[in-house]
Amino acid sequence: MAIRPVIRTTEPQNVQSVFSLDADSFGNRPLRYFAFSPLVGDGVMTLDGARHERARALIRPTFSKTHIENEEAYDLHVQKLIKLLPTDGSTVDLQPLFERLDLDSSTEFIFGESVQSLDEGDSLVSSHRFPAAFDVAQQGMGARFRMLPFNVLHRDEKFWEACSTIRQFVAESVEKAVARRQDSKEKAAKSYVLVDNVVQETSDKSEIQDTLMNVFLPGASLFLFQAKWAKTVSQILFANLSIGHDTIAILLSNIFFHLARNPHAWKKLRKHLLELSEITTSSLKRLEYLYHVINETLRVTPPVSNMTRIAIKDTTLPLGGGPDGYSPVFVPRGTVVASSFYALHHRKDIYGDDADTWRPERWEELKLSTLAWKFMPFGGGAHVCPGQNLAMNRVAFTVARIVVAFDSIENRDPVAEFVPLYKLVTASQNGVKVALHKAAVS
Ligand code: HEM
Repeated sequence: MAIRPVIRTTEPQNVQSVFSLDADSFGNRPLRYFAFSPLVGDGVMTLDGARHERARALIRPTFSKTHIENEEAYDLHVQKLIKLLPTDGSTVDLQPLFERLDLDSSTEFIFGESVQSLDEGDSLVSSHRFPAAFDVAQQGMGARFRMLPFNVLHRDEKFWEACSTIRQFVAESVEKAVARRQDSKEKAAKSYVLVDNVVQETSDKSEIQDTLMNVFLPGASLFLFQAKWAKTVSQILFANLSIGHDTIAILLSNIFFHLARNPHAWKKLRKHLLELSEITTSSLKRLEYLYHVINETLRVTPPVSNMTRIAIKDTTLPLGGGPDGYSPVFVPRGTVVASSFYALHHRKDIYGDDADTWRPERWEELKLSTLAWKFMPFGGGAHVCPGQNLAMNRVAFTVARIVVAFDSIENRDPVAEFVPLYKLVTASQNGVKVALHKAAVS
């Protein structure tokens, strides 16, 4: 299919049409399949329509509430991270530490085996074969994506070797899960590990491998390219792919970025947290201010700041046509429609004149139920993020643990404003350089 120029829109009505009401006219597969299939095959990331529904059904049980609240296992990773935080007031960049936390916990959640990168002290280079190969595979997928529509010319032996190393790792994790399945079905069904649940749903090993990689890939695109803002069509398209484990790291980083610049918010949050008798996922649910902080960060600095679809048949968007832009606009087959969630979240007609300001208190007035298609951190429609609850629980839990452990936070970055780094997700280009001051009592 010929790929036509991009239509960009931040109209909630258009967003709803593309992602939900007219979703059958739009797809992901023509944009993604060639670039990603060597690694992920067929799964939620690369399928549309009925086949996508089947792929979603395979992962649904794992993301259900009971499976994702295994906070004891997650807490072990958080405690490792807290041990790595300096207590002498020296400067630390939290962003790479959150990336390691996310990598460790998501590999455990998806494959049943953590790569334990937080055990490696200050070294960012993991000796584990999985992250190293994944890095090479990501570079290759990035190249194949950017080469659209000439990507069939892509040749890179290292890319294929890396894909095979990763698929070998995934195949081994599937074999181990199949062996564990000899345990009773009931026991495995309680497991919060994705692979253990998927082996209950299908015995097709290649389908299981594809399923796992399709959950891992969305967030795993760590350091692919570092342009300030995506400028080309392929950069905009590629930004589509960063939606899984790195997203949690970016959200955590962005929260601490804002807290470091708003000490009153840290103080207020800490006061509420210290009133809790214990930190658990369910006790945190009652702490409204924590969720105001998280939602405001998702609004002002959404980790997934842009999303695209390609029209797979001729269709229309409800707004954007005619002399005043209020009539429908024709969208020929092959047109890419890009929606900037960042721009949508900064619309003054929706969020007020101070829409660019990080102010958690605004959520005392705002209601999520009235913001459908206006607040899109986790997307919407059939491809809405299945990891949304998992992400919110983990982020709330991690923030709570760190804020309780430290009395105060101090910004150590001379640049006050958020400089976006477009690395598939929108992260802070300058990291999150802070000093954390140890609490006398925690
Ligand atoms: C703060 C954290 C997260 C954010 C902001 C986020 C955001 C998103 C967004 C915007 C989409 C929609 C993509 C589209 O419409 O094509 C998405 C999809 C997806 N996310 Fe998340 N995500 C997060 C965490 C996670 C986690 C923790 C996982 C899994 C462990 C995950 C797995 C996925 C998968 C598999 C999809 C593809 C779903 C499909 O196409 O059917 N996400 N995410």
